[in-house]
Amino acid sequence: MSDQNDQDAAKSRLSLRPAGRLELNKTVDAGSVRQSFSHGRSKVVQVEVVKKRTPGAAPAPTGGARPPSGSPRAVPPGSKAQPPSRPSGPGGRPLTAAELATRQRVLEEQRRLEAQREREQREQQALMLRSAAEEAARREEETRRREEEEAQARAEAEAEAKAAERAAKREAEARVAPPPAQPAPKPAAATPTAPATPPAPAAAPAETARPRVTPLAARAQMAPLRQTPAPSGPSSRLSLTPRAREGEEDDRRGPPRRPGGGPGGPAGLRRPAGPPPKKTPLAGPRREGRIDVNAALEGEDDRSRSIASIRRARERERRQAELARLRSGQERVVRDVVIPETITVQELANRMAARGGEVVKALFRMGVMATLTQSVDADTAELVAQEFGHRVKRVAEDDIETGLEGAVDEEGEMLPRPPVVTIMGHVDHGKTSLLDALRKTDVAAREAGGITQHIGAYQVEVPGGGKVTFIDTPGHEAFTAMRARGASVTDMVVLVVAADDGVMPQTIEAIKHARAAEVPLIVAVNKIDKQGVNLDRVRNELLQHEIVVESLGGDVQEIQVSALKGTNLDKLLEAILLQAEILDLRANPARAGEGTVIESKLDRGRGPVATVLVQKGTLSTGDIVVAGSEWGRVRALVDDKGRPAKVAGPSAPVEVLGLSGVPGAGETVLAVESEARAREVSEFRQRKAREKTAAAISAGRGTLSDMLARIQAGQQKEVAVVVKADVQGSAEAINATLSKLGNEEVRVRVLHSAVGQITESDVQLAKASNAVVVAFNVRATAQAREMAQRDGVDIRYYSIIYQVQDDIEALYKSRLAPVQRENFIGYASILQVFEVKRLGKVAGCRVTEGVVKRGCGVRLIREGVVIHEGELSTLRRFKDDVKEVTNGYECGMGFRNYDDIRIGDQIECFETETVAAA
Ligand SMILES: Nc1nc2c(ncn2[C@@H]2O[C@H](COP(=O)(O)OP(=O)(O)OP(=O)(O)O)[C@@H](O)[C@H]2O)c(=O)[nH]1
Repeated sequence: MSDQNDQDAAKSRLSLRPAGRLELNKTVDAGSVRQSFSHGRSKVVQVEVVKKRTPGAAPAPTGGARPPSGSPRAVPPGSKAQPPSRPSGPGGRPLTAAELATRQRVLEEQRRLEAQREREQREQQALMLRSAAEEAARREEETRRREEEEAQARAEAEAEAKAAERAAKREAEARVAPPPAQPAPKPAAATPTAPATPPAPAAAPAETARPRVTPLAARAQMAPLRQTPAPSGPSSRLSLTPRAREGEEDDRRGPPRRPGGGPGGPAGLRRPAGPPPKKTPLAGPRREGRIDVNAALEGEDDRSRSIASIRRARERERRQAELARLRSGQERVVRDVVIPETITVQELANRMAARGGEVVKALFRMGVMATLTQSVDADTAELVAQEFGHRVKRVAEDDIETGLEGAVDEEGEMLPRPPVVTIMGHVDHGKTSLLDALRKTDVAAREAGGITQHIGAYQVEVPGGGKVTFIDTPGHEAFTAMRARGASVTDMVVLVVAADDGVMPQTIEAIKHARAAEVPLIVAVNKIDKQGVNLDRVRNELLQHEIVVESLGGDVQEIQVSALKGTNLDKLLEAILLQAEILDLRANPARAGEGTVIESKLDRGRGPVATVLVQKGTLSTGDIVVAGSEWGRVRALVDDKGRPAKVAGPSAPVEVLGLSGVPGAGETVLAVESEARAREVSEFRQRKAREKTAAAISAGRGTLSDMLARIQAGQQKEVAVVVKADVQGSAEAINATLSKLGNEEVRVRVLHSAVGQITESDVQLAKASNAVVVAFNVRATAQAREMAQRDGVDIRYYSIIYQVQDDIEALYKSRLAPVQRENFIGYASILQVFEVKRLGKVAGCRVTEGVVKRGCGVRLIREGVVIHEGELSTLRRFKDDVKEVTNGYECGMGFRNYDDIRIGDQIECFETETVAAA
């Protein structure tokens, strides 16, 4: 009976295992078995063998294992019988068999674990691959969808706005009538709290009304539906697992599933060929789109919210806010946005009256990553402005400066203004002495007891009333450039001519500058206190340069002064005021200030300081000004006497503090309406300056390489110089001095000249162009010094302009190619011609002048014409080779590689030496 039971049990167990599919080792008594089925599916079954064989029992051919009664068995239907794992040993040792069984179980367990690990690894790889592919596809899809949505969103917003308007109108028209039926609820309103039953057909119109948002709505509605057929509790989660596992198995078999499933792919295997099943809420728990396997494994079968969906939500919010604004009657402001060729993001935002962040976001959406301070081009800016719904007005680069100088003053607004005078003249004729003497006449300074400070210009209050502004130009020739500029801001020139010296070169130059600037001259004949001066000589000399003084019947005022003694200074001031009256100098003080930078410097404590001569209007503290390529809000104004001032009217010299940098002397200063405008102009000018510098540097590089070639060829050299000075005037003076140096062989080129200490960029420039850095009353920063030392850049420090000149002159001379100088040493005339073996023709000569030396250079002159130039190879006296033969002696001379010599020819002998270029 028990045998019968055993056989029954064996049969039922054997029936579990399909032939050829069994993976269980025959020796296995217990454990789990993975069975493989068609289409790659697999299944794990538990197998247990709990049997004790009796000794001597013959093994049955198809299994004779007898399980103990009552032991549980996994008996999957369809499985086949398995033969017993092994025959029992004689004597029936239950302990050994148990041990064996345990060991086998352990072994089997290990194999199983290993197989599982492998499977997990493969799954992991498949997952990663699929996730990457899915992510790429998702992004692509999102971008496309976002673009579509943005377009549609705008259309919707407009439609909604119109609908709202219509509704409002209807409401207003028929207030007494019952309110119209509410529009169909938006699909977005369909929340997961929808009933967990199949949706009523009434839900369909809502979806058709908003086809675009169907996926969201459908998901929201389908979520409960999917749960409906699944049993609640843990089994609902488990119900997904086999399917997910199937997917995993699929992944192992083939490439990652493409969205939608390709033909022959796993999706194709699951789904029969033909039209896909219609996606309806009743279609069961089938997922939409792709499944996140992790989520599927964890039972979260709904997709997480995508970034695109968040964006859409935000966009919707924005539209709703806009709609609300429209309903509340607020009109959207459409502005005219002026867009130059480049504009910073912040500035663009300012012009659109939008938040900077919004503009950055808009740019980001367009694929432009820019911060607030970065500039974008006009095309990009235009797109952004259009997206914000503004009208765009494009302007060209040069348009930026249009209208900067303001309107032309009306005649009625003009008031008399003090004349601006420049004193010019030859060196040592007494310009500085005269300026000092005139300064001392200043009533205001005397009253204030203050000391007039040097700011490049000062104003004198004339005892009899009225004011005169003097441009305080230094007197050396090197300052010609400054004077030339001074003449352009000046109303008249006082030409100082020393009575004892008369008209000198720089006097003539000054006359030319005054003429070029079309300003009248007043001649101040100085040093009349000196004994024996001849005024007529001065007048006549002036006449030669078409300056006809009043005493000679001309219209040029002539005042005889003595700066030293202070003679006739009042007369000079009177003459100036008279000339001013003739010129009818007037300006409108009631307009925005406008002037010219006379001098500028970088003050250690006060920052950039510009001495400005106001020419039009009034400059006030707090004004926003553009000074050349710099700009700033005027922090403080300091007058020529060092006193703080609130305002500076026409013809007033004043120090301006608060600029962003040191403007160049001669640059115009303009008060503008806003910071934005100032910044725009300043940026434009700086950009232009940078372009110019870059061009100069590249030109410098080109010239450097050319220069190197020329140096090698011994043709031309160049001394490149970078000038840094404490004040603009000095920088210009050095420029003027240096540009005069050089000759056709070597020239001096000033690459860059500026105010301020030497920075790393200066050293870099000098290094790039093999230049010398000239530091005039300034020093290098520690970093620049270090860099110069490292890169071998020569920085030379000076405090006297003449020294700069001498030094650079010596430098360029040192770079001149050494000169081969020829020194004549003697003449000889040929008396006879001999033929000598091995030497060829030898001339019997007499030295007629100087000396003839062996190896010296010779020229053979026949009838006054040089017919050969070469070297002397032989010099003999009698039969001996000698080093030299002096005048009056006879000698034999042979030429190297030349023997066409005749009686009566002259031989010119010379030596060459290499000397440094002069
Ligand atoms: N006797 C006499 N000497 C004068 C007079 N004015 C100036 N000097 C002298 O002339 C010399 C030159 O005077 P400056 O005022 O330095 O002349 P400058 O034209 O400014 O010279 P630079 O600055 O070198 O161009 C000085 O020694 C003065 O003392 C004057 O009216 N009479």
